[in-house]
Amino acid sequence: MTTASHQKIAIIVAGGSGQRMGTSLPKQFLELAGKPVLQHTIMAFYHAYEDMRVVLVLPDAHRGYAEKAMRLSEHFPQLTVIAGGETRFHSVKNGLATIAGPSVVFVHDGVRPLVSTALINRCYEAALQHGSAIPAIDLKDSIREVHADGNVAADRSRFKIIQTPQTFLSEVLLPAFDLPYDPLFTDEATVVERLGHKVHLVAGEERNLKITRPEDLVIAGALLD
Ligand SMILES: Nc1ccn([C@@H]2O[C@H](COP(=O)(O)OP(=O)(O)OP(=O)(O)O)[C@@H](O)[C@H]2O)c(=O)n1
Ligand SMILES: C[C@](O)(CO)[C@H](O)COP(=O)(O)O
Repeated sequence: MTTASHQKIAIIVAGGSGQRMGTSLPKQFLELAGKPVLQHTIMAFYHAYEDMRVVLVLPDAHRGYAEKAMRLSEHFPQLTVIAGGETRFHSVKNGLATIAGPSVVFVHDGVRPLVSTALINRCYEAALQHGSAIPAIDLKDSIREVHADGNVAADRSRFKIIQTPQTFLSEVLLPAFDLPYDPLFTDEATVVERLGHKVHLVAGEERNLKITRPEDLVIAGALLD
């Protein structure tokens, strides 16, 4: 497999409505250290590689708002904006439809604004070598498996917490997204695995948190201070 000609494409998915955050404006547009969360995320990818192409997936209902409030064409003239879908899987699929030709594809949550250049570089290098790169971190709490009739302790060293950017050669990722949707598809690794591929884990980062609930925005703000 030749990878010299592969272009770099970041699909930043921001098509969700942020139910768990509970704000009327979806969390990706909330302010974090003076800028919308999503603006930090987009900038992280442009900073990582000069030749990065970014595809931004936005909720249809907030596309006009985002383009105006974030002055997208002024700040990011090269950005491609497309509409999101019903679930994260469908939003990713819409983003992937813009890809033509061999690429290294980074799929990243718009609400992980603290992703570092080092992590993006690590994912790129590992995806070139292994076909996929999935950032993972260790659990720091004890865990239990809950059954209908009770619960039992589980060995946490057997599990990892999974982050984004989940990074793949397009030859691996694109065919997987032709599979029919399954609610178990919570990330790209799950979809690719369903097609029979093994995915390669790389070291994620504790600070690459996903802004999900109100306290996550407070923590992200403190980490940026
Ligand atoms: N239909 C969807 C649903 C989610 N996402 C994106 O996937 C990322 C991770 O999802 P999550 O944190 O679950 O965001 P929401 O779906 O917006 O949040 P919630 O589940 O609380 O409603 C977010 O950047 C979100 O915008 C998306 O692009 N399209
Ligand atoms: C892709 C992801 O961020 C990896 O941890 C996560 O699976 C997204 O899950 P959510 O259900 O959309 O919050």
